Amino acid sequence: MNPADMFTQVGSVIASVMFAWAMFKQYCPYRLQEYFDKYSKRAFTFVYPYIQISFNEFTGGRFMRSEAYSAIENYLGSRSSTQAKRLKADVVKNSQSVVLSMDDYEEVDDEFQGVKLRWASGKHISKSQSVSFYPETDEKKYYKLTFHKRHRQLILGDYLNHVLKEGNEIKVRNRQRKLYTNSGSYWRHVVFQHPASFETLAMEAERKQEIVDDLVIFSTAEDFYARIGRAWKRGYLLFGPPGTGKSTMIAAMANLLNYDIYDLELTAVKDNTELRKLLMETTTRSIIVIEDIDCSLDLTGQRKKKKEEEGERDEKDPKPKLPKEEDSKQSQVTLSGILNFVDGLWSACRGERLIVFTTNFVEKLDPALIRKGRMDKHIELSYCSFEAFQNPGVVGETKMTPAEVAEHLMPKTITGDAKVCLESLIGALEKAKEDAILKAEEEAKEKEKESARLKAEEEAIGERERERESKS
Ligand SMILES: Nc1ncnc2c1ncn2[C@@H]1O[C@H](COP(=O)(O)OP(=O)(O)OP(=O)(O)O)[C@@H](O)[C@H]1O
Ligand SMILES: [Mg+2]
Repeated sequence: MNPADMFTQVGSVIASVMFAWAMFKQYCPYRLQEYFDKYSKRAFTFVYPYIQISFNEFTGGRFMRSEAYSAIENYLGSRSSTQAKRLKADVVKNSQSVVLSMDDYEEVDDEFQGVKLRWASGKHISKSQSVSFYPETDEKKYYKLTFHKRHRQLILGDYLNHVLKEGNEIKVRNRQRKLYTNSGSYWRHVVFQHPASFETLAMEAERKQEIVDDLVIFSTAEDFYARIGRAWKRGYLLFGPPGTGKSTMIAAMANLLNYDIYDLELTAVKDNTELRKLLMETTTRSIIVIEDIDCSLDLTGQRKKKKEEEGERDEKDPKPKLPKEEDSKQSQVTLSGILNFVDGLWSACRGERLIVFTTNFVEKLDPALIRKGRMDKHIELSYCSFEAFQNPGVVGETKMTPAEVAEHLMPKTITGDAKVCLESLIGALEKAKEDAILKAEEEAKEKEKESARLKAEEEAIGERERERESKS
């Protein structure tokens, strides 16, 4: 047979096989296909001497990104940059370095103690059932490890531990801190770059050191928490008037410990179930922040009557954070939901986490929420004090928040003349002091007037009684 005829014949055989296969897929009942798949795979593994392990990106449905998957991704990053032809690039660390990882359907070889193995990346794509012009596809990525079955012990033990350990180390090295915020039931993130640090935070040196020590001890106390059987978590309650540095302190904490921040907006959380889901998705080494907790939720309303609470808020809170309409469509997250999350869920989540609540009015919070053990450390941030200011001459009894001080110290001219700033600050302090004196004088005058009025009233009553007595 000449080669041309042979090619024609082979070609027609291939075409027939493909046609038969397509027919089989099209018309063969689904169950039969499944059986066929199953038994063909079994027959294949019977003669195939290699073991394959898949590491899926998501575990538990779409709930959590698998830690193993991301460790493997990092581990393979450095290897794939020399072997794979198609790579994915991601920019990290202050937008300065590029980290490469392998693209889908690439393969990379690795060697461990003389044993050769192969990693491959892939994805399962399943189309959603909805009828639409743009059907949503659900991608499930995975890494597949292939090795000879005689190395089973070594690979499943030492090698996988080695991969996870090295992958996690690379992750820490390339780590870029993130600021997460919840929109609906998902977290979205941006790169977290905030210049705040404990050095620049105005506060009494002693208290500041105490907080820094507390944080550092917490972050290195894994063994201690394991030994005493407690979840590795710590709660902080930051309270004080607006502009006294609560948010700044959270940023300083994240910078000190190199943690991510999860800024939880409770008003956007529908109910307790959604809250639980969001919290389960938080990663280790993170700070979970709920700002202005007194305004985010009707926490106190669980135990008091709503009306009383409203009245109280109007008189005490000069700057309510939520408009009234928003109150009406408030989320259904309850105090007990929050308490469960602080106590119950923490214990189930592995890894270190800080939870920080901030509030302007600590007395508004339910005592159950802030008792020791839930919020371990209560930190009051207040007006610039003698120590924080280090300038006793002018401060006196004036109440000035660090935010106001910072505003006066901002450069006022292009040349950044420090004298102008200081003069502005001193002027403001003096004015604040004068105002305080005037206010005190006015108050004293009011008091005097009031006591004179009371005295006159008393005298009038006495006079009337004397008259009555003399008449009788
Ligand atoms: N203790 C402080 N040390 C240094 N800067 C501060 C301090 N407190 C406030 N500031 C400055 O004041 C500004 C406002 O502070 P911040 O947002 O931290 O206040 P806050 O207590 O969170 O207020 P709010 O209760 O309104 O949220 C920031 O720009 C910060 O730089
Ligand atoms: Mg704030």
